[in-house]
Amino acid sequence: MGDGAKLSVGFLGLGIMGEAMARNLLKSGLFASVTVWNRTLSKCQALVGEGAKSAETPAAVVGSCDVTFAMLADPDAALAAVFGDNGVLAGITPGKGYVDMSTVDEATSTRIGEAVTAKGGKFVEGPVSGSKKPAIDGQLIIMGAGDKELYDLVQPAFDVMGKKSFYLGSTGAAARMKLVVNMVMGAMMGAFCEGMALADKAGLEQSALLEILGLGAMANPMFALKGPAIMARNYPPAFPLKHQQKDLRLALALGDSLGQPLPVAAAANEVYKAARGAGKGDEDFAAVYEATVNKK
Ligand SMILES: NC(=O)C1=CN([C@@H]2O[C@H](COP(=O)(O)OP(=O)(O)OC[C@H]3O[C@@H](n4cnc5c(N)ncnc54)[C@H](OP(=O)(O)O)[C@@H]3O)[C@@H](O)[C@H]2O)C=CC1
Ligand SMILES: O=CCCC(=O)O
Repeated sequence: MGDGAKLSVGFLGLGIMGEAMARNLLKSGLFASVTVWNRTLSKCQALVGEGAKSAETPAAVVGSCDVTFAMLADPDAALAAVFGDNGVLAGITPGKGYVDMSTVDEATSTRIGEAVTAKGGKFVEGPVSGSKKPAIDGQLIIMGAGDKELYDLVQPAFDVMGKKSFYLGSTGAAARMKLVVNMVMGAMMGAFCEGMALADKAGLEQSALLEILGLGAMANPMFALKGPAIMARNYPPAFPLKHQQKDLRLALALGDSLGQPLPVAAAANEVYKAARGAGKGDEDFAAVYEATVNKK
């Protein structure tokens, strides 16, 4: 690995993000091969049709690749892919790289990193900012931490998947940074939805609120992107609400462990929990609006 020959790369997890990211690796032509795996194996078919290989287990992917990337739902999924039967660990041999780009907490990432390195492998965590469209466009923002040699080795892959990557230090730093970023995002979206609900109740046009917000210091792409979906009350998933609530839960646990008060995020988390409880978990996180609307 790293001797100038093209790397063979693997990808575990072909959800909203993973499929687009793996497709960009494949389309780049930079890699000797791209081998994919997904728990629901049928989801590999589209990429296989475009030239990827597929394998039946994470171990088989890792066994046949120099470096394997993963983009999995949550800590349970990330741990299952590594420690489960025929998981990543069963395929790791000295020198192989594993790059987990899922949004998880530091404890999960550390446990995975220690297990991979105990078998002679190298580990990087690489959670991302940016949603479905930036994933398709190769415009993600990648937060990396862990083995610096592996981070440098996979820079071309990060350049294909993202517009900028940051090396933040030892394993755990990127997991923590990603949770802070998504805590801010979740709270912002909660406040925005309350504003949209209040505007409506107060007899104001939500489109006018959007325009006014967009012209001032609070202008941001998220309000501009999600505002129309909220007005239409239609939330096709780009970032599923269940993942945003997971990220708030993990950020609050980080705050707890450090004694950092997070009252705004805690309140936002309750609204996402209510939306999740109302069956909105698989819709886009903008569906948190539905939990802010007073139905009376
Ligand atoms: N969507 C977004 O905008 C963004 C998401 N993220 C993060 O990226 C990760 C993936 O997100 P996204 O693609 O949206 O999620 P999806 O829900 O679309 O995909 C989740 C993936 O995880 C797999 N999975 C779930 N549970 C398990 C398990 N127990 N064992 C093995 N595989 C499992 C799913 O497999 P199967 O198909 O079989 O269900 C699927 O491949 C999450 O951590 C999310 O927080 C980060 C930035 C943006
Ligand atoms: O974790 C998801 C982040 C979504 C985004 O950055 O738009």
